[in-house]
Amino acid sequence: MRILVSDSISEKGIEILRKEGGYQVDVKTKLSEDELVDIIGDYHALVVRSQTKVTRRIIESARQLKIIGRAGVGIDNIDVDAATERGIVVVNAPEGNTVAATEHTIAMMLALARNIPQANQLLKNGKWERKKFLGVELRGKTLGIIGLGKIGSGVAKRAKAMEMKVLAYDPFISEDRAQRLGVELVDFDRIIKESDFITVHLPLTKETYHMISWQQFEAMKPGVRICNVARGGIVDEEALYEALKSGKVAGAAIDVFEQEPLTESPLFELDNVIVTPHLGASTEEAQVNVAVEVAYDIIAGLRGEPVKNAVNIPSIKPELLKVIQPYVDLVEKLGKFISQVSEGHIKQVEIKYNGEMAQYDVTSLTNTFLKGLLRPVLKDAVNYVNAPLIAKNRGIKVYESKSVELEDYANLITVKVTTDKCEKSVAGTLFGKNEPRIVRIDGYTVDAVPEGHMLVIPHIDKPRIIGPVGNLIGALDVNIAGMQVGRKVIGGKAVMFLNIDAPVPEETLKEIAKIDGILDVKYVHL
Ligand SMILES: NC(=O)c1ccc[n+]([C@@H]2O[C@H](COP(=O)([O-])OP(=O)(O)OC[C@H]3O[C@@H](n4cnc5c(N)ncnc54)[C@H](O)[C@@H]3O)[C@@H](O)[C@H]2O)c1
Ligand SMILES: O=C(O)[C@H](O)COP(=O)(O)O
Repeated sequence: MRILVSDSISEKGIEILRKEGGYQVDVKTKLSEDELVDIIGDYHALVVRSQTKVTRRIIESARQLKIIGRAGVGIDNIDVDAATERGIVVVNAPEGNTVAATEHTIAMMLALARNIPQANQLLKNGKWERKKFLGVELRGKTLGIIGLGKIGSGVAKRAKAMEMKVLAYDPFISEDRAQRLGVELVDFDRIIKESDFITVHLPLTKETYHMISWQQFEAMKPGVRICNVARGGIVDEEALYEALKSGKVAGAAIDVFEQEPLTESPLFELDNVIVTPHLGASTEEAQVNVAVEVAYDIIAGLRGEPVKNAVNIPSIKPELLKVIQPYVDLVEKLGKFISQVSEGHIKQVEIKYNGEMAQYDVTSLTNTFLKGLLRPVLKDAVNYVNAPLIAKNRGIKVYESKSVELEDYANLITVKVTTDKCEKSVAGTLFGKNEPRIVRIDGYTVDAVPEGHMLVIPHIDKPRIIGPVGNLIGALDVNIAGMQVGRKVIGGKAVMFLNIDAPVPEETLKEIAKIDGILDVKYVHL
């Protein structure tokens, strides 16, 4: 397996990929999109920071790519939708650089308040200038934080220590959490109107693009100072420039830009602007943290093991993994099984978890079930990353439900498929040493091993059914390894489940279907 690292990351991460993963790692930075398109087909994993733009074109040229690792937080440089469609896992390192970005924000705020970069530059140019650089104190000032996530919270804590009044706007954060941070949770307008300093700590999305623009600058307090250590594009650079020029905004500290790298900008010409070239995460510690974190997820992803920080599939914490891991094989088999016994176009699937496992997040199991369901038709084009998306695109409604109530077993997973022609349900559980068993087919109780070649034969419960079926299979010289019959009432409908040692040709299936009392015959291969 080959890994391409296309932005510079800490050697520690590369060492882990080479030594612990045993992979060939090529570090090739500053590649153009065309260059990446040319070489990406040779790689199984790609590691980037924010500089490489992982476009749809690159992703569509990546024949063997299984995982993209972002050694950092922001994934706005990766076309995650394109990756998901192709079944490529995207992972990031969401916490490794939080402190670095938090401290950089505080450093920028202090530097802005006290004109440190400007004074430094002048003195080094031989000018002892004191009058020009009259700063302001942070103590007693109102700081407005937009986005109270990991970095926003870190900034809040430090700002409180500097005796600032902290307001925050984040519709996804609870009042309780804000209170614990000593922060007043307010609406966006209040932040804009009342703050002396405004700092943004949000992802760049359609909603946050130009969230601070002409109208917001207009509504701000005169003399406000702005910090952006999150993402270029959240603050409208053109509107900011005008607000700075007009004096409405007293200063701005900017680490990130709409276009990067950027070496020329009208903003750079203003004395009241201080800038850094996207250095928020650039500490020794943060770079080691993110590279190591992403390296381990890349190894896990390439080995087909659950990853910790997936962006486009549910991440599985180790404690959850212990609970659900044994069921992964079972749900995939249930998916493949029910897909092969159902006829027609699938409209709806239901998956129900009964028992202890209902307490846990089982999304990854549901995705694995969907992968199993779609696999017989779509083969390798479907995996557990793109299965939910493919199901959605095909108009399949997916319902997941959980109940801690026991249904005969400590844990039971029941799947039901509704097509335009039929409705099928199958339930499975684990026996002994985590051995998958199908225990119900369309409501009939069985104890069937979902493995290899199988025949599922609904029939009328009456004599001279099992014998003729056995004869036809025997005539093929195919061994019957196991047989189960499930029935509800004597003489009513029943289902026969056979484990056989080899496939059964279509003609024999037709012969079996002709036996008096046989209602249907399905050959299933897992
Ligand atoms: N400059 C750098 O080098 C650097 C370093 C690290 C992170 N970052 C960037 O900082 C940003 C924040 O990172 P984080 O780790 O704190 O992320 P986070 O996910 O922990 O926090 C983001 C917060 O934004 C909130 N949010 C999302 N949309 C919102 C909206 N429309 N309005 C208000 N709040 C909204 C979320 O609820 C969340 O609490 C990201 O864009 C990340 O890429 C930059
Ligand atoms: O989102 C992030 O993690 C930061 O913006 C850091 O980006 P970088 O890895 O390119 O420094």
